[in-house]
Amino acid sequence: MGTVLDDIVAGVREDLAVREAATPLAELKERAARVPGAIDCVSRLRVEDAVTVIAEVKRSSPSKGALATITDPAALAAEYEKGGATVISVLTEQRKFNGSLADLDSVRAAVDIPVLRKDFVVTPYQVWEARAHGADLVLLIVAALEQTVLTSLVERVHSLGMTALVEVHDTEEVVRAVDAGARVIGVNARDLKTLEVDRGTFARVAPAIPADVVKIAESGVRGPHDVMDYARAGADAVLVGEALVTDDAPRQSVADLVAAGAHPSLRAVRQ
Ligand SMILES: O=C(O)c1ccccc1NCC(=O)[C@H](O)[C@H](O)COP(=O)(O)O
Repeated sequence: MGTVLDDIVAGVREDLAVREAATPLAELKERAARVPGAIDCVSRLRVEDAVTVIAEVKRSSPSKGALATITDPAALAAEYEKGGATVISVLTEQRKFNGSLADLDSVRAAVDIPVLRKDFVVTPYQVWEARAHGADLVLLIVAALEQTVLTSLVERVHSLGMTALVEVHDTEEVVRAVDAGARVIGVNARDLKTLEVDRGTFARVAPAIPADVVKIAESGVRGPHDVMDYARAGADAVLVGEALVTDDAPRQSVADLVAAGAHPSLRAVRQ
């Protein structure tokens, strides 16, 4: 039996085959040429004296099932932006996360800040799709990709002006991410085989990430105290989904996370 990740990727490949049959790559490339250029994300994610916040539009997840209905992803993203989010992450995977490229389109049209296509990207076609739908960043999960494929996808993302957020779970995967040319690495606290969240993962793995690479702590942020813990462990940014989509006041919650990330007590540890 395969892992949860294998299962998700198998479903993604089936859905992808349907889209590829409907929209030839040449047409996607024409669309990509018509959308505004991607926003540079590296300089926005790593700022002096603060941890930045990536706020996620996430309806469901394999670990928790349905989280939030989110009938208007654009409105939610606009609230996140007003709260001070640096990037909006949009889950576009359909089967397990109930997301779509239409969600990406709505969010792209609603905000001025960078947008991340959060999916299980395994082919160049999906990278072109991300660009054609206005994404500035694309998630690439090391555990889902052979090294040559990972390297070529990172190159493809960067060649289209976007930024690859390369996700790792351990120090071996950090080596693979760096070898593949990652400029931004996310350490996911959620084990994609067991779905267990271990907030200590970032502190164990981050020291292996080179100083010039942006470090993102992904998953498991429940509130401001977790942002401060990740900041003390060296995170440049945090990626937050569940805690925001299940909150009645997402704008204020993002603002609280942003304030925690800029707390004066963190200055000494971040120098
Ligand atoms: O969220 C899941 O259950 C999940 C399961 C399998 C693969 C990926 C999964 N989540 C994707 C993410 O990385 C999170 O949505 C993101 O880091 C935010 O996490 P959280 O704040 O804990 O919702």
